[in-house]
Amino acid sequence: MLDDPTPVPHDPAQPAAAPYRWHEHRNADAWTWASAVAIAAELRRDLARRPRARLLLSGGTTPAPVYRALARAPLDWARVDVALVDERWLQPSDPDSNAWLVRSNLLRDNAAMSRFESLTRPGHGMEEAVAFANAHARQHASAAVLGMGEDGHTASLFPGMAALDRVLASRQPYVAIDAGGSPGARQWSKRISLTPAGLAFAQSRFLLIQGKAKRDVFRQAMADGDAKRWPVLLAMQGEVPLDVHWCP
Ligand SMILES: O=C1O[C@H](COP(=O)(O)O)[C@@H](O)[C@H](O)[C@H]1O
Repeated sequence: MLDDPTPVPHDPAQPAAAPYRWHEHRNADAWTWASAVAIAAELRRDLARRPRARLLLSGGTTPAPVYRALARAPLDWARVDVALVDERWLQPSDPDSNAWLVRSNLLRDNAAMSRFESLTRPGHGMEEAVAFANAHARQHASAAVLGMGEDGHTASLFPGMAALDRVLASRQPYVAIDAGGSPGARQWSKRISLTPAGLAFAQSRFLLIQGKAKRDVFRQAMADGDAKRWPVLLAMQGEVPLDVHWCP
């Protein structure tokens, strides 16, 4: 349930002043509930002092159980705006879209009352979709929930991507992405992604990862320090610490 014990930060590889906090959970259930509790706490905090809260969510294969747990949190969801960190160039009705994942797993139970902004909509081209997203994105967000691929990508920022320099320097919160040639993007090379400038609007950041391979990738990224090789490091730019929730 949502009052599951708070995880104990623990990672022997973590230096004392690291820009991240490592939360290690014994199994997927503990990981699920602890992550959901932590995200709900950020929303609750904002709902107590602002008219609305804003939640930025990733897609992929990892976060679904956390979203289902979060959907049961007793919050005033009618005052929560839910938006995406990134999207494949797919319509929200496509089961491979990140919008589909969020709709099926978060927009249910108590969270069915929240307001969802998809990044793609029928009849709207890429430029229009990005402009629409940017018109809404320059505002405080309570939390950004990020994932990481085994290639070190986060959001839709892939290592070795052709225009990565331009994306990293962009002042726009969202940009169109062409990740052709990046194996981690799989068949969805056309995408829309939050940029580091967009991520800066989030007052808290969560990275949800599972498995030894992703833990090793994260450690390798930290040891190497090159954000172009390991875009997950971009989640640690700025003042806001990154809360990494991991389980085997
Ligand atoms: O393609 C994407 O991948 C990442 C990581 O996904 P996972 O399947 O390894 O959990 C995800 O965070 C991102 O939103 C998605 O578009």
